[in-house]
Amino acid sequence: MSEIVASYLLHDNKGNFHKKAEGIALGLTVGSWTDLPLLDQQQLQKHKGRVVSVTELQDCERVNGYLGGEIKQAIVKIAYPTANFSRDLPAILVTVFGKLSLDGKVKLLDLDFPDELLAEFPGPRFGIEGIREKLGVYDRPLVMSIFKGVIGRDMTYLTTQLREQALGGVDLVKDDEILFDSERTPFEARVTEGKKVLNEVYEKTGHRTLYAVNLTGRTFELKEKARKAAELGADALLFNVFAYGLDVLQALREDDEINLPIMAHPAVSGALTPSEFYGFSNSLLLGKLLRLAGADFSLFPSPYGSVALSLEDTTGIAYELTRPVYKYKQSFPVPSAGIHPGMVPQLVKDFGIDSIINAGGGVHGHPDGAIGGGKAFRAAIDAVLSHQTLAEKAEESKELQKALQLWGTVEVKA
Ligand SMILES: CCCC(=O)/C(O)=C/OP(=O)(O)O
Ligand SMILES: [Mg+2]
Repeated sequence: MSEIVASYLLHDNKGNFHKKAEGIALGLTVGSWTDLPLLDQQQLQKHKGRVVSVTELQDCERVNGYLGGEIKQAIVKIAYPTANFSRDLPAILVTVFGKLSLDGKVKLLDLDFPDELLAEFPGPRFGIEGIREKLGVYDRPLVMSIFKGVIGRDMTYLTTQLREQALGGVDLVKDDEILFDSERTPFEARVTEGKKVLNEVYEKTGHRTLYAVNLTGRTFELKEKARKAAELGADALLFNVFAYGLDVLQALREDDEINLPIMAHPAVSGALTPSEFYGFSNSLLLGKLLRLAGADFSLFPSPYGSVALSLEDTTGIAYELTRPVYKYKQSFPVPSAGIHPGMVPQLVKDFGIDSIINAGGGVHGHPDGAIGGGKAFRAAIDAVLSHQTLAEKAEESKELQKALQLWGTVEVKA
């Protein structure tokens, strides 16, 4: 009997975790057990949830202080028969964390899928390898920049900003997640005009930049819009997954008429992950589940910028995006938010070559504008790869020098 195993962080002021775990295993499956007639028990055995393990944690004064009293914590693993649910993420999430998510201090830390269930999910269509092939760049972290201040502007403003970002040498440009379809910068125009600009830059410089256009609008219009974008020659789609749902991401990924890289933005996920006592772990939500549903890129707050996540959380996300799982391609980890060139050595140390360094303000805020900002990031990456310090490299790159003067250098922690 195949099972999906959920790992939870549970809390209880008396530490009755075995009883609590059994209650969850039954409550989220067959409901009750001991008072069932033997025949019912035999019939329902294949649907009964099972407590796999209960590991009580050391008392933690910080947690007790925070919660205002003596509280016990335990990591509890519970197995749910895959016979209980249809092979889709909504059914799985409701099974393992539907009603339970409403039941006080419970955090869903991980889900361990059996291979026969993983086979039902697509994983990334392009993955790290496919994105690198589209760019012809294999030996360094990629750099992505973000449109800024485009809301309310027109296509001339947008295409000018796109050109400058590409001339700065960034590998990708993404719409800001808050740029929605509008008369001034319509979705289809952003695709066609953007393509024109990036082809011009390629002809002029030989540098290829991909543009991830934000796919927005009502859920049941998304597929048609995405197919149209593909028809118009879009490079990639940015998608606010958690405003829609993981299953919508999967539907876009599985549509062969779309056939575009999908960049998952973490917007709204902050309503689901930050608490250490409730919600989802970041590694599960922004790592494992986004990859399984088909994201080629997963953006997440880095440990160093604005809205920062912990190093443990971010390396956990990157691990789930890239570790060998089933037949899935790897998804690109994209540390983001408040990033500037002085952070590049630390980011490369944390996330390695197969990552994308993503910046909006850290590009556009450069004294020489987006062109200078992009060049500063590329110089910083070159420095890391050639084992130079940023200060040494700044002697060769005035753009990097200006960036370091403005934002400083994040000293690499051992
Ligand atoms: C976590 C996503 C980051 C993002 O969407 C964004 O716009 C970042 O902008 P900056 O913080 O780099 O200016
Ligand atoms: Mg943004």
